[in-house]
Amino acid sequence: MIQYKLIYFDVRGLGEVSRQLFHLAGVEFEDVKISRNDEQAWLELKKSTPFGQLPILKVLDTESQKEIEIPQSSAIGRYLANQFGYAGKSPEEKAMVDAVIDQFKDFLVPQKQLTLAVRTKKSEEEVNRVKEEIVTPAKNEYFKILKKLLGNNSSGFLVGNGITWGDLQISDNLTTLEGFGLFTPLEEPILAKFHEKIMNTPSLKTYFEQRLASLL
Ligand SMILES: N[C@@H](CCC(=O)N[C@@H](CS)C(=O)NCC(=O)O)C(=O)O
Repeated sequence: MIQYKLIYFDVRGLGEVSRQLFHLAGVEFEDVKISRNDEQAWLELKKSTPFGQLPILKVLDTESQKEIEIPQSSAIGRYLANQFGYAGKSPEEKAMVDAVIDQFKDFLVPQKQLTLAVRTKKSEEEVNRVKEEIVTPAKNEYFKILKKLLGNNSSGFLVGNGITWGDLQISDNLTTLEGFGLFTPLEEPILAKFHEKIMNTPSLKTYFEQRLASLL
């Protein structure tokens, strides 16, 4: 038997897509959430993590007692998506799903500046400057790409005709952008329809409904 333990902070961030993959697949896992406010606990744990950061996924084979620890959110997401059948149905689909993830990671670079400005309680003026000058231009290009993918695919998913971890990642990011006031469903009907579709995925609906509002 395989036992999974996902360790991340008590936020959605880079751990959320892996959590969603477990719920989507109906596979049990231990969802360890390290408090963002408990710096001491994190610094202690940090020493024993493979690359010094979270998330990490521990995979234990209970028969052989062999355990592996996987660092890096995309490596974890890709591993779980492959294990559970949400990585794409062919090598070509898998490559396109990876391209979607890479595009998201590119966008994360400017988006992180906004997250940092908010977390470090910069002035409203500074937060708005980062939003307008850094994040919005990058977001416009990113949205163009997403709309092109959705426009070329009648299934309503970004790649192929079934849900993949690429859909989960982009939908989760739209939730984040909506929170920042950078995604307004009424102004982006194509992306809004996609977001709605993923949020209404039957095996994920309960998880989304029960997810703590604090899991920002
Ligand atoms: N490229 C890594 C980035 C991981 C990362 O930045 N983790 C942050 C949390 S989102 C972290 O562990 N911060 C605490 C630290 O670096 O001490 C990934 O995708 O997993």
